[in-house]
Amino acid sequence: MKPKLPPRIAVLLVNLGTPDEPTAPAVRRYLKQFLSDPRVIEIPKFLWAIILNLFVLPSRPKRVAKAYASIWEGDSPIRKILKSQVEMLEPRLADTAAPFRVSVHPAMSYGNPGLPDVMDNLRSEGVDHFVILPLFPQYSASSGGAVYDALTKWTLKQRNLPNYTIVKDYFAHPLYIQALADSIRRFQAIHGKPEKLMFSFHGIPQPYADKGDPYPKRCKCTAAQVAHALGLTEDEWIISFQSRFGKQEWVKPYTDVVLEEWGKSGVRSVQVISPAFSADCLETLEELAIENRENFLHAGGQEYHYIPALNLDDAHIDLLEALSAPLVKGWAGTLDGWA
Ligand SMILES: C=CC1=C(C)c2cc3[nH]c(cc4nc(cc5[nH]c(cc1n2)c(C)c5CCC(=O)O)C(CCC(=O)O)=C4C)c(C)c3C=C
Ligand SMILES: [Fe+2]
Ligand SMILES: [Fe+2]
Repeated sequence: MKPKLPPRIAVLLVNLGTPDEPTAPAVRRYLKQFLSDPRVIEIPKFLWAIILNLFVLPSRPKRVAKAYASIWEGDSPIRKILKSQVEMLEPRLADTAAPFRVSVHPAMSYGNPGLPDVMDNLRSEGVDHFVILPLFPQYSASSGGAVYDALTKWTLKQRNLPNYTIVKDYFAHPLYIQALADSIRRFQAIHGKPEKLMFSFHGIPQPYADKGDPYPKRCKCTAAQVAHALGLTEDEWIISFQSRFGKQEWVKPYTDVVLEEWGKSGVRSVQVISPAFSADCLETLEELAIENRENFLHAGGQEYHYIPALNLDDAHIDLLEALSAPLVKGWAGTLDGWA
């Protein structure tokens, strides 16, 4: 009999998703999948299907495709960065569970590479142990919750289930706070200190928070810890929320409104960081770095800088390693090698 290969452990880095190309048909496909998820849109299914198909999908993709085209780098930045994060993390984990083989893979909740396809492929290659790390530092039902759902839906179709562990989030992990504080310090060593530092998080609708989504509290905790690490006083920083979609009220204060008020009231210089994004994407490269910059300068502001996401910073990969390595080792401890 041929000796068996040692068991494989796969780590999946999961981000939100993105279209395949910056064209209206590709954006329509992506938005249809994303915005049909009841975790993302909590309007009754039938009513939302009408709004989505009659009002959102006929017009929004064309406009959003243009925005994607303005930031596209041969691929969508969020997918490009995710793949590089995977490449940087894999060698760090390769030897953590010898003789078991450890590999790292990209996956996304919507679009490609989709989480169920990634799980299918790895299962067919013999992977029996998964560590799932959603790259949403602050859990929300609409982001991390959707990853739990995708996994659950996938498991419903399997007879021989694998082992898996999922990391809920890491909004106050010391290495995350330190990585953010260090990236701000590095940025300010080049560009100087602004009058105001803005922590602009992707928002969620206010009713989601009212029903118990812990996301806004987690964002406040992250921002307060980073501000404390930097020794900022209360009037030197603010937390705000961006990326509003639809007509309902979202969590406040709104990033664009604050920037406009600041511009009008004589605030001269602003730096904006967006800690909810583990990779730069449409919401940072276009909405923050271009749109909101114009809003602030137009309202009277003088200097506006966007501080990049943690992306491929070594300190970020250290954090991803610290989050995943103990879980990889944990699985290795439960295996009996070649059996
Ligand atoms: C009700 C709608 C939305 C909720 C709730 C929501 C939560 C949420 N989203 C992210 C992260 C990302 N969102 C991105 C884009 C994006 N988000 C929404 C809507 C909601 N998001 C839309 C419609 C879009 C697409 C662009 C548009 O049409 O305006 C992205 C960028 C993806 C990319 O391709 O670059 C990210 C990342 C989080 C973390 C979150 C909950 C906290
Ligand atoms: Fe979003
Ligand atoms: Fe946006």
